[in-house]
Amino acid sequence: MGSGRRPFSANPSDYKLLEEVGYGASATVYRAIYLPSNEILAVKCLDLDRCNTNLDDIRREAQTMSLIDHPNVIRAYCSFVVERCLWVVMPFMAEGSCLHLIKIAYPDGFEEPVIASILKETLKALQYLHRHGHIHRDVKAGNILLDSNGVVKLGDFGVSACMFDKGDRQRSRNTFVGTPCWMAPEVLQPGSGYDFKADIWSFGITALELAHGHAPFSKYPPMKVLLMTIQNAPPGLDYDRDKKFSKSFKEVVAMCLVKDQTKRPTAEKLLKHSFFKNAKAPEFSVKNLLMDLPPLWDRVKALQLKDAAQLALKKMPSSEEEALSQSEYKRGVSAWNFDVEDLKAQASLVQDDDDEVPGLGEEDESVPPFANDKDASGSGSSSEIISTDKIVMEKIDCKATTSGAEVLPVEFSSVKGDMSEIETLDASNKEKFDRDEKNGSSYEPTTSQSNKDVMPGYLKIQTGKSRQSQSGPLGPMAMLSHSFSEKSRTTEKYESETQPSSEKGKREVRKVPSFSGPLMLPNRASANSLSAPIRSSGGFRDSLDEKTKANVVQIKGRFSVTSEKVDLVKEVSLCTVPRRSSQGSPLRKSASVGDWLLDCKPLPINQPAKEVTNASLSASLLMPHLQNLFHQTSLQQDLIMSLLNCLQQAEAVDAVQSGKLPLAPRNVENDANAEAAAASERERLLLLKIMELQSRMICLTDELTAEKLKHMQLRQRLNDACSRNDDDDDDDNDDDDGGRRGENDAR
Ligand SMILES: Nc1ncnc2c1ncn2[C@@H]1O[C@H](COP(=O)(O)OP(=O)(O)OP(=O)(O)O)[C@@H](O)[C@H]1O
Repeated sequence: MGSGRRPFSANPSDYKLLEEVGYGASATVYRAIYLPSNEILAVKCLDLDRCNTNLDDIRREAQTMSLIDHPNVIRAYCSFVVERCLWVVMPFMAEGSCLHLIKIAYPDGFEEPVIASILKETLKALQYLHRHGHIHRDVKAGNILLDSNGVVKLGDFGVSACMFDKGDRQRSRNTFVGTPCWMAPEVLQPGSGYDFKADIWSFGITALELAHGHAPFSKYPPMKVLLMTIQNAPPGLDYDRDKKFSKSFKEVVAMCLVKDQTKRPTAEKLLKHSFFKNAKAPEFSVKNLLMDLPPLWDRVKALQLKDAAQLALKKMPSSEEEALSQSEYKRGVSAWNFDVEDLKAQASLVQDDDDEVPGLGEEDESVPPFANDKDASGSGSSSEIISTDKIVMEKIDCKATTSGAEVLPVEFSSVKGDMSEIETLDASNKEKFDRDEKNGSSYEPTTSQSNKDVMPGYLKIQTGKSRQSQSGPLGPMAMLSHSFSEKSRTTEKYESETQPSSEKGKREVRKVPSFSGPLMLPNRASANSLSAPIRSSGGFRDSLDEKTKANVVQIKGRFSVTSEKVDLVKEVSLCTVPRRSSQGSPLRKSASVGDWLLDCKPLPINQPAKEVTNASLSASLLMPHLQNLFHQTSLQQDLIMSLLNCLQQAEAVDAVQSGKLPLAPRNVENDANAEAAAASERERLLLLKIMELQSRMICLTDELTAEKLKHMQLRQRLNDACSRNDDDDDDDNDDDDGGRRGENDAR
């Protein structure tokens, strides 16, 4: 690659986008030609509409990314805004990500020498980033990129990292949807705070991903993964199939996957381990992997087709499964404030899904899934499998103690809004960055270090003055705005030259954010497919309408971040619970509302006053019924709450009786199986009952809303009619007055 710090233009027409070589949750990556020098590059097109509103963060991180100067970290040559997208120009990594490679040719993972080489390079990247006070936060095989010479670089740093956990979490309360496979327990735990050691955990998980071809727990639904990460013993290389791996590799993994973050080694320390000391240079080991493979874009296309085929084959869920999934989803929305105790209690309500989770983990996982970890926090006992593919976490107070502490002076209300100017980078800071790196030891990562501390005064943000889609060059970076039509022209031109129209259509379809959800795919090798966000097996996301999609302000790798305003419960009720007319709704009948609802047909505009009076009578009759409906709904809510409480208590008792408390020895588990099965069956029935009640409640709420609307319409019409009546009376009086006046005149 070696383009050094040569400036690249910020003019999109200088770039010709070629094939699509990757896509993530928020971005599509293209191979591209930089026309002025005919150089091959990668252009990552980040959809700003799907990012959170804080453009400052994106820009600052894009700048940081441009300052990166390490052979194992992808740096941005420049970035600029093209209509609704941020284009990030980077070196092209011709072999794509390790995940690509695994999926296309090594479904069971790589050989140990290859793993050692890849991990060593990744570790060097982490050492560099941590030294400069950055947490990558998304270390995984999908973000380890390879070029045809075997060079390994850690990608997806910066622009994407900033979208997660920046700013004031309390203020910008977001909802995350995603899979936590790579996430450290402390990241998943409420309020515990995390630092760069979270990357070391993810690094350990990535080691297992490279060794097995998939991350631990990747076949489980995200909610389950979250629980397992928190409750179970950490995964490792402990099974028969792992016999082929050396003791030192196992040791490295075990060192990284320690739940207590303070006991995890730094990247620097890990690099001194014999496993890495003896690792071969990637030019030798990794290069062998790449022989006889088709070009990256053909691989990506093949993977897309495979994903699409698997999606098409995925069986539609039964209505029961769908209801359960919806219930899980709603419960997640309403109650997942990262309250782990609550989480455990809730998870215990959900039955195992044998179809989804075949057997215990030896074949797939590195720890017995139901073995509780001794140092797991909390005392919940549930290891039941949660039958939904989604995880929704209202992450309110997750503190990133290193880089997430900075609160921007001003937050942008919308990416759609104006953009602030950013001053040119302070060259002295850049020098500092470089100097630190050369000195090597000048920076020791500490948990209290913030980005602000590390890179003071990089940029000055002027929020008062704004400029639509336009900002000046940024030192090595340049962020300019261009009409998206230019980008379209460039892309389309190429497409029309090279691709049949059906291809373009396919691309359009695939760009729907939730197209290929890893856990939706039946094939484990497809899990985490191209880092796309998760979709529900219950088709939840499928059924979200355009409005919902518009509400998804950010889908980022493991997370979809939706704005707080999204009323997910409502979305569920509107989109996924089959809507029935108030007349024909069996749910309505069973909800004991009776048949009191009036058949309020819309009234014609010029309704005679008499009919309007009848309608107004109906409206006045409606009020008590509405109150009744309210009452019914709240009663049912109470009922559901008490049922949930009962279940939680029963679960706690069961846990104690069956010895599934976290500190209980692992072998007690088998003895308790029969008892647990009975309890599980009882819970399943109760859960179904709750499900039914919740569905009824949703219907009732819908009906109530509809009735309220009708009531308002009736009142409006009544008012109109009344005012019309008054006008008529006035006219009559005027006529009478005129007549009388005429008579008087005649007299
Ligand atoms: N410089 C590059 N050269 C070649 N391929 C790349 C490059 N950068 C990214 N890719 C490919 O594109 C995919 C998506 O890129 P990236 O991970 O940056 O997007 P994202 O939206 O941030 O994804 P994620 O969902 O993982 O966060 C990568 O997994 C990789 O396969």
